[in-house]
Amino acid sequence: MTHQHNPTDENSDVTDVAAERVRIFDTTLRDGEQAPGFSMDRRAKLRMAHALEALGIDVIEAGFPHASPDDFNAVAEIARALRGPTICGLARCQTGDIESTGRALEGAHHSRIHLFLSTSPLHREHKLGMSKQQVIDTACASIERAKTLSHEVEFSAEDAMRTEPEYLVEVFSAAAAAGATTLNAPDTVGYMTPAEIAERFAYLLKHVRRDQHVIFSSHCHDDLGMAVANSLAAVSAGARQVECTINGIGERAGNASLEEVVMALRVRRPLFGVDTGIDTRKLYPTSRLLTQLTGQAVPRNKAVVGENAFAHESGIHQHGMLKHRGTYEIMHAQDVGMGETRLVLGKHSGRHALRQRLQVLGHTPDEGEMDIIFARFKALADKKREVHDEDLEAIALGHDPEATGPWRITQLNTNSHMGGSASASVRLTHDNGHEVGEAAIGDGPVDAVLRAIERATGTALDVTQFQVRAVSEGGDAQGQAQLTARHAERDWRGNGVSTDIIEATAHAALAIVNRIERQAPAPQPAAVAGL
Ligand SMILES: CC(=O)SCCNC(=O)CCNC(=O)[C@H](O)C(C)(C)COP(=O)(O)OP(=O)(O)OC[C@H]1O[C@@H](n2cnc3c(N)ncnc32)[C@H](O)[C@@H]1OP(=O)(O)O
Ligand SMILES: CC(C)C(=O)C(=O)O
Ligand SMILES: [Mg+2]
Repeated sequence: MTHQHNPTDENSDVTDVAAERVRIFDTTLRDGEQAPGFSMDRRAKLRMAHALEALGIDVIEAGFPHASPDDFNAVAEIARALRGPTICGLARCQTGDIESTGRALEGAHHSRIHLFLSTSPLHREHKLGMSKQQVIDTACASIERAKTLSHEVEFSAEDAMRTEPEYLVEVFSAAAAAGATTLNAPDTVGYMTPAEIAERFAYLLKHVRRDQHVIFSSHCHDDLGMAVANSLAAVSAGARQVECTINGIGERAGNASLEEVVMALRVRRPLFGVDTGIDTRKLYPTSRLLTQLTGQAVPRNKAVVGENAFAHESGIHQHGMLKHRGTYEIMHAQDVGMGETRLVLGKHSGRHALRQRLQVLGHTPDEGEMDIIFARFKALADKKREVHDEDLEAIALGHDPEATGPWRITQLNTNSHMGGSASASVRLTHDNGHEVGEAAIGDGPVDAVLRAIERATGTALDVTQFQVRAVSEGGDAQGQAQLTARHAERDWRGNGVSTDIIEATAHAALAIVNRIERQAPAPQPAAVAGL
């Protein structure tokens, strides 16, 4: 396939010509949750299933009903609740599995039993103890039974990619004749390369005897980091269903990441010539929901949905981005539901991005002032990972962004009861020698501490954002509290770190109070001249 790509063409992803459809089969709730640390209960699965339906998934593999009563109920509830996608349940080629999967799917608008049986010599001999013919006979008998219990049947030849290609053709031809309408050739152990997988799919498409409506599916694992590339290679060779998971979760190193497959097909549409039915603006919210439900975050540098996917810190890239977004981005943050591209200021940033940020904050320093601000900014950035707006503001106004005080905490006590209110008392000292103690009650210990600090300092804080996250590991992990509060018609941010998250919150609140006090009354921007 030849393709001319214009890297500056903002419209290279526009879908104006009808193309063949690739079905997206989501197995987050089956293969994804099967990996250690990713288990989801019935309620979590139902929430996730609704999000997957809104995302536009064609087939949701909701679970393995024979695995446990809760998984059976999860699949049954999802089957009853969703009306858009096909709902699928996984089953071994065993009567018990097939029957319970059929029962779990009874309420579905459109159901699919997904049968699997290993076909590779290693699995046949060591795992199943079956001959080639026994595998074919067992698969066909199971497909015939499953057909009577669901609208359609998918058959997966487990470990297909390490199976003799000619034998795989026999298995799939028999499965299609028995009634399977989707033939899945998984790279169960993530062994293949893109060139090999494309060749194998081309071979299967050429030789497997089947009706026209039967489609081939890929299911790639990421053991060598090639799951997405392999899935795309399978599509290039004619696969018309891709099995994948949100955030790429799944057995061992995971499955092909759904968001990466979908965005690759979209961004490089002229190359692949296919469409999916996915509403890509829901990719990021769906990824976030999964991290909340499983407690497993994605790495910052994860493609498409990682925090850095649309963030730039280095000056040369920021300069390019300010001139033309296409210089360093091939997708829009909005297209994956991530809001705006961020230019983060840190030690790698340059003057262009710094000046732009200062302008947003209302400062327009001349060249001489800019030299001083830039030097102070770099010195601060060498010590901090990220320079925030309030730091820049302090620099631009001629204040010391690293200044602490005037208020310091000398004592903090909190008391809370499950289901009841909480109380807090604080003792603070001021650099002017003043010492003050105050107490307050609140909806919880955080609320009580914030109120006590407001009272003690006389500064009202209207908290608009509050986040706590671990910044180290283990039972004695440090927690970082980040607060944003509204005061005098602007937002102020403060951070606090401690092994005690209430104490971290108190430090964050006091950091805001101190900033407000250090900057009031606010001098004019020209104060930079006095740096
Ligand atoms: C590649 C994949 O992702 S496959 C899906 C993997 N997912 C899971 O295993 C999660 C859910 N699994 C479970 O809850 C349990 O394994 C169960 C309930 C399904 C089975 O539990 P048990 O009956 O105790 O069997 P156990 O898991 O220990 O062993 C697997 C058995 O299934 C057999 N088996 C494995 N795959 C298949 C298959 N596709 N078709 C028929 N039998 C199979 C094995 O040969 C073994 O049989 P044996 O008990 O006669 O020796
Ligand atoms: C059950 C099958 C499709 C599977 O998950 C695999 O082979 O990886
Ligand atoms: Mg798998």
